[in-house]
Amino acid sequence: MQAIISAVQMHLADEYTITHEPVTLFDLMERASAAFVKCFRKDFDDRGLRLAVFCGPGNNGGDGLAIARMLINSGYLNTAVYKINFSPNQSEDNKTNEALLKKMHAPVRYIYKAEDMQFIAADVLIDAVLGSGLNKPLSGEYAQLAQKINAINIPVYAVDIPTGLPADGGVDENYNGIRAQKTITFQRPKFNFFLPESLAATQEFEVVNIGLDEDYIQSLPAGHYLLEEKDIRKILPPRKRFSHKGTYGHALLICGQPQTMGAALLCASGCIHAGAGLVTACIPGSGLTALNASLPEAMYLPRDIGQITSTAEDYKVVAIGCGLDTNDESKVLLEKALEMQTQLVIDADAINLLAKDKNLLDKLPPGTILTPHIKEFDRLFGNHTSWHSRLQTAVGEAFSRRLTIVLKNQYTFICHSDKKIYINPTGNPAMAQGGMGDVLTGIIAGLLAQKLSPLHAAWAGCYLHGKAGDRLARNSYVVKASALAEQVAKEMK
Ligand SMILES: NC(=O)C1=CN([C@@H]2O[C@H](COP(=O)(O)OP(=O)(O)OC[C@H]3O[C@@H](n4cnc5c(N)ncnc54)[C@H](OP(=O)(O)O)[C@@H]3O)[C@@H](O)[C@H]2O)[C@@H](O)CC1
Ligand SMILES: [K+]
Repeated sequence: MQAIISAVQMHLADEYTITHEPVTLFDLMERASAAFVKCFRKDFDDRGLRLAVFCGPGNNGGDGLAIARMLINSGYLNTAVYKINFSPNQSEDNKTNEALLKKMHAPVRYIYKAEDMQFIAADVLIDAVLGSGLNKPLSGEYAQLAQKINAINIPVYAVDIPTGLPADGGVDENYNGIRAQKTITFQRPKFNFFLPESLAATQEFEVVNIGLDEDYIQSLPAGHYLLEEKDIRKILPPRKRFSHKGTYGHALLICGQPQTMGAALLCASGCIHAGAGLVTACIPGSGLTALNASLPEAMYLPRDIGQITSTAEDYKVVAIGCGLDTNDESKVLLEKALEMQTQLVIDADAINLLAKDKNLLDKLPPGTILTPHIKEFDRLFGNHTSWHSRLQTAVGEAFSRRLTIVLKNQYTFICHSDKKIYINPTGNPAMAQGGMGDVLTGIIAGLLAQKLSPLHAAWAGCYLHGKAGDRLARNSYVVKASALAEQVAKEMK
């Protein structure tokens, strides 16, 4: 898994690389710029395009100057360079790159005041004004410049980070920086890119490797990690010879109401396809025919509290909440689940019940997994005005209550009692449809039944769920939750 390091740590990584490799900052800037150009050319291969490269005073601007040189050298002859000279500061490598451009007789126009900026006749703009060196919010000339650039209304490609977006620590709700269509970022995605608010700053991002010392980066203490396929492969339980259904655990799913039986069936399907040895659905009797018809592998347990508790020791895991409602009967079911002394996954209406009665929240056994979406999370832990503050709450609650909180989003954040946030990279907007969360709960329960730890079950559950969705979205505008559940078993192979 990749450590998502802060801007300060990224700076340490470039210093470390320079000290331990025969490479200078200028060389690193060359590598970064060449990597940017290679990526840019994949999207824009028409050499006749008119490009405007805006370069600031620091090393981000230095990259911009080198990028302009490389673009001109590779045939983009309509490249205009705008050098932002709002202050006399200029980094050493910025100076070197400016001199190299001038040596080629490339025209460089200077902007001393935002109001000096004339009409820009360009098809694409490259933003190399400010990068990871941003040390305060944009104001004055820089804020005005950003506004003027945004008003041009042509695609903007940002170098490393859009000007005005901090790399970490949250995104201001009144973001006033440059709005990029795409950001080509160096070595690591920046943590703020994973927050929904960053959409104001960049529609998408792509990471390019610039050869910083990976061992050093991975050794840095990071609070955020990005999951990778190899992490998941390592933890999936092998299907061993001589194993049988008892080997892979028994999951009990307390889900559904007569009018929301689909949620229970989807949860059961996720659980079966994630490999649980046995799955019992505790649903209203009116759902039995549908259960037998759609998932003959699943067993049925009536909604009889006596029967549920008498069989408690049979279950490796209990998942509760999908389509459950928050009525009194559901509350009793949740209370019973909390008393069962087994591994729990709490979703949907079971989370809403915890929000209504905080005494129940205090009774969650350590190791419980909660799988809220944003609204359920805020109902439970209070309203938040930003994702940054929501995540801070999630990390604090996960730590103090010894929980794993799977906060669902385009990039799902898995906040664990180790105080770390694990980011799931898989998944896509074609999956934005009812029932997806129910399937995820079932998958996680299925993995817990197979003895994965809560953290590993959350990692693998989220990753496989998103990966199955990504695969299906290749050929489909929208991905159905029931199809996704079936695909999960294939992704695990
Ligand atoms: N990681 C790597 O290995 C590599 C990184 N590389 C590149 O380096 C970039 C980082 O470069 P960097 O550190 O020079 O900072 P950068 O973003 O150019 O800004 C510094 C200037 O901005 C100014 N300034 C800041 N905030 C401001 C504000 N709000 N309003 C106004 N001014 C403000 C600040 O002025 P000061 O406040 O210090 O007076 C200073 O002049 C990085 O994003 C990547 O592109 C690659 O070249 C090579 C490998
Ligand atoms: K930039």
